[in-house]
Amino acid sequence: MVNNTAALIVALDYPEAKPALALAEQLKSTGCRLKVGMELFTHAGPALVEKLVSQGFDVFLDLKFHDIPNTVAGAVKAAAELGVWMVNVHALGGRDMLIAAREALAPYSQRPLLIAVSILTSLDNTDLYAMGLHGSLTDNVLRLARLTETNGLDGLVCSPHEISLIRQSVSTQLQLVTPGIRPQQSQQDDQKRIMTPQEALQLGANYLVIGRPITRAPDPLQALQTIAQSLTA
Ligand SMILES: O=c1ccn([C@@H]2O[C@H](COP(=O)(O)O)[C@@H](O)[C@H]2O)c(=O)[nH]1
Repeated sequence: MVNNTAALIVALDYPEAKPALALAEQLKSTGCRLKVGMELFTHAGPALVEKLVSQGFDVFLDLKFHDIPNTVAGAVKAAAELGVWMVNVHALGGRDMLIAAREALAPYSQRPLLIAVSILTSLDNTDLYAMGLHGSLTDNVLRLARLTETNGLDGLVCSPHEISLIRQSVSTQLQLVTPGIRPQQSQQDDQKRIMTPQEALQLGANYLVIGRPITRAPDPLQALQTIAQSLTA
C-alpha cells in the first residue's frame, strides 16, 4: 500500500458523538479510516455513522453481529444502507450465518467489505480453555479463518500474531484486519495479543485498528502521524 495512512483505522470509542466528531475533524486530512464500535453506536446511533460517511470517511461499523442467520442478514443489510465501507460478524456464528450475511450483501452494487471476527485480541489461551474452546488459540483462529475463507467473506479480524500462519496455511487473499496494535511504550490496556504497527504491517496486515494509543494521546493527530511515519521507516 503506497499511502500507509489508508491502512490505519482509528477506533472512535467514545461515550458520545461530540468528541468523536471533533477527532474526525482533526483527522480529516490524513486519509485514515474510522471505526464506529458498539459504545459509540449505542450512544449516537446510525445518524452519527451517516454523518461520518457524508464527510467522506471510510467507516468500519464494528458491531460484531452474532445471531441467527436471518437476524444477521438483516443487520448487515442495514449497515449497507448506511453506506459503511466495512462491517463485521463473529465467525463463531457459524457457516449458515456467514453465508446469510454474504448473500444479504450480494445485491448491493457498492457493498461493504464483510469481515469475520476470529478470536478477540483481549483473549489468550487460558481464556479460551475456560470457555471450552480447547486446542491452542492459534488452532482456533486458523479454524475460523478457514471457515471464513470457505464461505466467501472478504476478510478476518485477528491479532497480528496469527498473520503469518493464516497467510501460509489458509489464504493470501483474505483482508486481515488487526486490532491489538500498540506502539512501543504504549499501555497494553485490556489487550492480550499485541504488536507494534510497524511489525504488524510488515507481517502482512491489510488494516491496523488503533484506538486508545491515538484517542487518549495528548495530541491525537500527532500520535497518528507518528504511527504513520513509523510504517515507512
Ligand atoms: O479482536 C478484537 C476485535 C475488535 N477490537 C476493537 O478494536 C479496538 C481496539 O482499541 P484499542 O483502544 O486500540 O485497544 C476497539 O474498538 C475494540 O472494540 C479489538 O480490540 N479486538
